[in-house]
Amino acid sequence: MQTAAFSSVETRNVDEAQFIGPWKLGRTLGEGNLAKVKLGIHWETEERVALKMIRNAEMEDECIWNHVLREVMILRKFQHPNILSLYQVLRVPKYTVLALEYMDTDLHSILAKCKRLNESVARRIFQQVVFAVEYCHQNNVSHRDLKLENILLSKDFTVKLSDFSLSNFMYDGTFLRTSCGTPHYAAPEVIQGRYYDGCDVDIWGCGILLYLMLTGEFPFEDVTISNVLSRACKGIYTVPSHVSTSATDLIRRMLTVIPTSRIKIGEIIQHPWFIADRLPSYHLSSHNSFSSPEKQHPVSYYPAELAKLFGSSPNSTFNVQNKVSNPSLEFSYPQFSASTNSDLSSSVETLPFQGIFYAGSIPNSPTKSDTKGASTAATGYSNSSPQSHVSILPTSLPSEHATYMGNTYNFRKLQSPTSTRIRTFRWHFGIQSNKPPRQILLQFCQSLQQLGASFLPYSTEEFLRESKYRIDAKFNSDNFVVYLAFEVFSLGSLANIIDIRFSSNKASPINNPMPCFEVVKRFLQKII
Ligand SMILES: Nc1ncnc2c1ncn2[C@@H]1O[C@H](COP(=O)(O)OP(=O)(O)OP(=O)(O)O)[C@@H](O)[C@H]1O
Repeated sequence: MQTAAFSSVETRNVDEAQFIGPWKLGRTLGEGNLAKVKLGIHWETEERVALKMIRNAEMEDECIWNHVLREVMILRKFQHPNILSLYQVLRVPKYTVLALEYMDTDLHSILAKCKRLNESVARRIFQQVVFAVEYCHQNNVSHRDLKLENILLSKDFTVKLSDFSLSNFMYDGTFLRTSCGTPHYAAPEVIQGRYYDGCDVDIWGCGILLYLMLTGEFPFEDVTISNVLSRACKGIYTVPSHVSTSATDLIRRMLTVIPTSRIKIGEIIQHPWFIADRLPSYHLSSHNSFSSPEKQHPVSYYPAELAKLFGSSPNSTFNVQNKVSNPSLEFSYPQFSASTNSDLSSSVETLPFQGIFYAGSIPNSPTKSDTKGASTAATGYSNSSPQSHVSILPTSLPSEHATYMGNTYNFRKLQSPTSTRIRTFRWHFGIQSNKPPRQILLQFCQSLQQLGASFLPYSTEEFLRESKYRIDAKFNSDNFVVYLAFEVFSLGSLANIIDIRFSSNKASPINNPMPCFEVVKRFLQKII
């Protein structure tokens, strides 16, 4: 009977079918722009999952394909008590299906029921959101779509961050430019189409979330979307008087218009409002150590007030121990397989993601502060783990780089780690300065001159691209010629990014980077 039921998936609309792989389809849990999410119950163990179903027809669209790919790629690598787990990816004729950890509700539904939360409950939720976001940033991923609907909760009040379809990889010194997310949550720098740091944008999102939890309203609300966006860019909002001074201070720091002045994640975690109640014990005991193959679980929270919303008593069955009593799902990815019942799974294809992923694991690399702003990039070709913190981007050209960091880059174009293609050598390094661009350029020119550089004629429009200022310098020695390009990108009134690139010349392509590194090293020693 089960075989027959599953076979029907191949010929009938999946909505009418009973099974996808080992999962019996249940009620609809939610619907987003991209996917319909249904409850899945394991035919044998009765374990519950959320089946996020995306139409294969939509996956034909390269942009959607990339969104799904990114989400899968990130979720399968991440292990954190406050980030949703992905167990399995299945493909049936009409749908690509992500079997995700099942959650009981989301923050949007909770606020719809009780309008706003008291500060202690809001803090418990907020702490977990911030730890999830911190973990993402430590792994060079920005979520970019923090919103109530993406904060899922279980009955024990464990928070899980979900929906990484708009998330993106970040590398120190590099900036994103794709405008994405939801208007009411959008940070000023995203609205203004500036280059932005994904971490700063997520912190703005955290600010909107905290404001929503404490007031039940968006901070930047107006009759039209353009007014909403304009208010956000100007930072025009008020905090109701019932919100405590300490919470108001934290909100104000997160909703600071100038990204470089916005509070950093480490500072949020130390803010008096944030630490007023106990922190989750996993954070205190094993901070940053979620990379082990076995997942760690947070201590359950039982805020009585919120448990009422679920219609359950705080001490009922919803504790972590019960949840993991059948570890087959909790701990088994990627070993967990659809073939629990060979008949059921016979017509389900498990996607060959290894072959088409952007290669390499998400490294546990040092944080921004560890690298003092030095540009770090990851290669799409690396196959070793841990990866080097400094490696080579597929391209260093800003517009192509922006595309690569945005949502239009075709991951499928990246070659597998075994590729033997000879790649042109390119290198890209970024430093940040808050001095005015002209002063930066003057200092650079003086230092370069002292190092024996000659300057090339000012670049044409073709090369100038998006930067405001550029210097092209040439270093000649008996053994080598090095061309360096310095471009200054303004990030607003307070910060400038200076990109340093090797600019090869067709007549003398760079095939040995060492002289270039040597010149840059001498230059940095002079200016820092
Ligand atoms: N693991 C889960 N457990 C329970 N419900 C879930 C789960 N994942 C998603 N949902 C529900 O389904 C809804 C849509 O899911 P999700 O946000 O992942 O879809 P999406 O199409 O990617 O959304 P978006 O419109 O933001 O792109 C969520 O708001 C939530 O209510």
